[in-house]
Amino acid sequence: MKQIYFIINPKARNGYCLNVWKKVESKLIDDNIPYLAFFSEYHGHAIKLAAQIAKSNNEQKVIIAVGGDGTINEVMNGIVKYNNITLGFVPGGSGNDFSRGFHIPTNPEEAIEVILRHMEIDAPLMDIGKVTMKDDSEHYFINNMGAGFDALVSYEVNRSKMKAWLNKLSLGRLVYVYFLLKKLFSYKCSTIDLSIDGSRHILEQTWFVTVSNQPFYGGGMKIAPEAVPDDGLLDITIVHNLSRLKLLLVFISVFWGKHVHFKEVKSFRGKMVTIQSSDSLFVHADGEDIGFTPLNINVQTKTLKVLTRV
Ligand SMILES: Nc1ncnc2c1ncn2[C@@H]1O[C@H](COP(=O)(O)OP(=O)(O)OP(=O)(O)O)[C@@H](O)[C@H]1O
Repeated sequence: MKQIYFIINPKARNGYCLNVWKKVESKLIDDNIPYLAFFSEYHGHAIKLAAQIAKSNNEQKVIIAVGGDGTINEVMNGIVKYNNITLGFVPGGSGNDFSRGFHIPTNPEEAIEVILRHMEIDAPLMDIGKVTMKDDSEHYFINNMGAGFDALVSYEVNRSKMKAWLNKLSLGRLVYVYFLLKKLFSYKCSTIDLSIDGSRHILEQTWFVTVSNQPFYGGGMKIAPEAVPDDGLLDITIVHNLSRLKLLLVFISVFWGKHVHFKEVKSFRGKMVTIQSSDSLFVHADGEDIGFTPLNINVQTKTLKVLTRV
């Protein structure tokens, strides 16, 4: 049996993740399953923990992230250079788009059961996206990345104190709506110069560009309804040339994936994307702030072993 490691974010969903971990832990104890558990102590710590586990020896291991999309993003960034790791996820965060996109149950006991059941069979290889910034630093994403208005909203949310108390009331997602409305009336749209597999698209008055590996985004919005995480392609969505009020209409329709029918929403597919913009835009990867445009994105086809039901 492969050695199982858990990396738990005790702060995910304002500490609720620890309750999730307790449920997982008691299942492991009941079933006599040996494991090692590590807790992330600060932002970025899970990257280091995951890399240390991966490089300690060449044996095949399973690392299971327990937290939200930020936690899985960190663990994935820690293991991406090693080929002896299979990645698993128990949802314990407020967003959990990874579990939606990779068909992992939201219930932690069910999630761990699926993971344990799939552990001894060869996990399927999934695509991931690699973002290369202007200073050549690299960041990987498994769900999506975005530049523009959505990344600004995510930047504000990540720094807000309001998120903690809304999470306590299980209303964590409202904080996104709050900052969306707050920034909506002051945001200045930009001209985007986008290159997708060598084809150039100049898009004026752009609100945001997202590049997706799987359909879900921002805690359940179906931003890229057709995205498939192992097809070797990234799905690109651009929202541009529309009024602030119509943006709200598009925002509501995203929950059902119906935004793609608006003429102001453009969809593309590709393997290599370059984003340049008239203004420097905020950028996120899986909801984590990573810097500003310009940047390049490449799909890394079937790169990561993931315990999933996809
Ligand atoms: N011990 C810690 N103290 C503070 N922050 C931490 C700690 N461990 C991890 N983090 C950070 O917590 C952030 C949020 O993690 P994660 O996304 O998993 O949880 P979340 O509550 O679901 O948040 P989100 O709503 O962004 O999905 C990440 O940026 C991560 O780096």
